[in-house]
Amino acid sequence: MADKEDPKNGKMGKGKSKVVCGYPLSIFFIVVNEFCERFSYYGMRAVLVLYFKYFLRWDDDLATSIYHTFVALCYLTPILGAIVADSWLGKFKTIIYLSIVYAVGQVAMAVSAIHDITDSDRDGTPDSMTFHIVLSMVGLFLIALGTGGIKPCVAAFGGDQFGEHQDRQRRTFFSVFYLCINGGSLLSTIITPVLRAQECGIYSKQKCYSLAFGVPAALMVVALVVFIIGSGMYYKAEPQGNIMLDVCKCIGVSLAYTICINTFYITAYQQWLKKLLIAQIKMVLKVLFLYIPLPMFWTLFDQKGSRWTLQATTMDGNFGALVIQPDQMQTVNPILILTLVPIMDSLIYPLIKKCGLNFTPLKRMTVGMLLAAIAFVCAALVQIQIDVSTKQLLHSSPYILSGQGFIYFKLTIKGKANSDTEIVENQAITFVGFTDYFLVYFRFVNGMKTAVNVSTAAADFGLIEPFYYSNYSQIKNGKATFTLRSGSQSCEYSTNFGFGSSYTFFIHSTLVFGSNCQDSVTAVEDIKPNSVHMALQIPQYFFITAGEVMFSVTGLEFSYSQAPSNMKAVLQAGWLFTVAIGNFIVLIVAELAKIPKQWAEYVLFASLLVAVCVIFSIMAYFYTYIDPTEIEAQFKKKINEDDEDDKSKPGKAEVEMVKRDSIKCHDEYDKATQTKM
Ligand SMILES: CC(C)C[C@H](NC(=O)[C@@H](N)Cc1ccccc1)C(=O)O
Repeated sequence: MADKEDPKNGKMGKGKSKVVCGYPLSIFFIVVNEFCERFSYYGMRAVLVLYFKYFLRWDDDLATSIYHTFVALCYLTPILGAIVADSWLGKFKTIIYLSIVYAVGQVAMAVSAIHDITDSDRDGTPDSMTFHIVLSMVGLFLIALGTGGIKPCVAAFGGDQFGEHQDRQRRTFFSVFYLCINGGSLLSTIITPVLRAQECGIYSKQKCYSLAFGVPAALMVVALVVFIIGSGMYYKAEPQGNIMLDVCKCIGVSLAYTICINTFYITAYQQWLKKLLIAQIKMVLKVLFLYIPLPMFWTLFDQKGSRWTLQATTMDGNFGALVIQPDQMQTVNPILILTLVPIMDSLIYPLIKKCGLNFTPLKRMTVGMLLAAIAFVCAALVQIQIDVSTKQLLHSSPYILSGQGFIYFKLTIKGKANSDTEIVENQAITFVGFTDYFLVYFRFVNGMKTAVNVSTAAADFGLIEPFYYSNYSQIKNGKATFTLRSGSQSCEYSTNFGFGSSYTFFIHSTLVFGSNCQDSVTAVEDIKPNSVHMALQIPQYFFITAGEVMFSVTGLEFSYSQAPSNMKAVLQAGWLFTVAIGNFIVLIVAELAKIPKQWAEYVLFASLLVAVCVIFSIMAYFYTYIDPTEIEAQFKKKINEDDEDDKSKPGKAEVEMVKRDSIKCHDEYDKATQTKM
């Protein structure tokens, strides 16, 4: 496809877009669209599990399964979007239509989270949960269809805006595109949890999930509007037909041959297919073959959201002025992306080039895999640190308490208190999965002959009978002041709760109300506070993100540049399919390999990726980079020459006629096969 750039002033790019600093202006609308769309997607995803758990009242297992199924679906639907774009609607129309589907899905999610809709008795809880569940599932399905469907099209459509000789600009575009993904996701993962924490409602005030879903819905509408505004400037490649469908057509025509077409036309059609189609199929298959080992990278990469977040729940998130939630650690990834992509593009890669090294895309991807493996080794080292500190805790843990002369007490400790814990009958604290990192557990044992009431400024924990103990209660970590009261007399006891800690407070029989009761209460650590700091996770985040920059940003561009013109979106979908497979591997390995030691599981994943990386580097060594546009042009030229040389073969016009006839023939073939059925 010829570039429409004006050779004199260079003001026009491909399509009708103006050129600014060597870049078509049209890509501005595409990157803004991507920013808003990723804000919408990641913003909604950030609060989804909590919506399942606290609004729809699902248990952890159901919430987690539906969440992962949704994410996997989002990376499977790109295939659908790509086929529609490449073979039928074209990328532009596919993006518009599927964005509408996407926005409708987001709105459905926002509406499904309005509790007042079905709260006829106005008690603050929805009366018909079925309505909310059905609407949210429909919403999620539409979102998966929309976000996945447009994903391969937007990236490929952006790439289409560049001319044949704008390789450098196109590479920069893919980097900027990636920056926008991460800028949008970073902002939304910070903002939507804040929106969710607000209280809203008409009849009763509840956590505002409708706002947390409503803002991403609005951003999706903005994404669509921005994309439409740029409409007049885009270069819109016509859908050229999808190779897969063409191959099927080819078989169909061969079968229909006996019914409706003469030998001359079939021979010409086969000539056309043999040369152009088979060359294109070869290009695609070569790249797809190379993709086989890639899911392993995503298997490690996507554990940031699961294993690494769980690891963070056993760590200390106190950063002085800032207290970080375990799931907030994930924002380190987009923050590092925003820093590392410009550094790599403007410093590291040019420096490597200056040293005379040819750092090809496949070499970059190999290094990216190795960096991800290093990240998992770091995660294993951090895990060993955590395990050592937990071991110390188990040895020093007060399983049997005496000493006060009046009570014997036994505790069974099974997990960290900063996790979503279950207090079972034998007073064990059992780990279930984290919900609120800021909450810690405590209870009081009353050694006095009178009943004692325990309260704080915010809550009353009730009356504890003489020589009895209270149930565990939750309180925010940090400093807490308890008021102990007996009749009209009271005193205050202050203490500090570290992250993940749990305490039993023994009220001495010698306590005198009205005086300082600080010395008359003994605090015993049931569970020690987390002692390994969350900052220790930063190296693993650094390596996985550096790996992502080398692997994912490069892979995105590689998938575009190595695809034949009629398979750009399909190869993008193939690339995203590796993400879906990677996610399935996480689910399978988590189920099958029940490795008791978490650090050993991290080492296993790192070793697997190194092994896969060796295989990939061998495959990459034998891969020859191609320029599909040049091959296609040369090939078409050759066909024309052959046709002119050999008068027995059909000319250009005849080939066109063959194509038309083959379509007619398809209809005949369809009719024939339908009547048979
Ligand atoms: C997995 C996708 C192919 C790539 C891309 N994702 C990212 O760029 C992530 N770094 C974004 C992110 C943001 C917040 C928390 C974790 C990850 C995408 O979404 O297109």
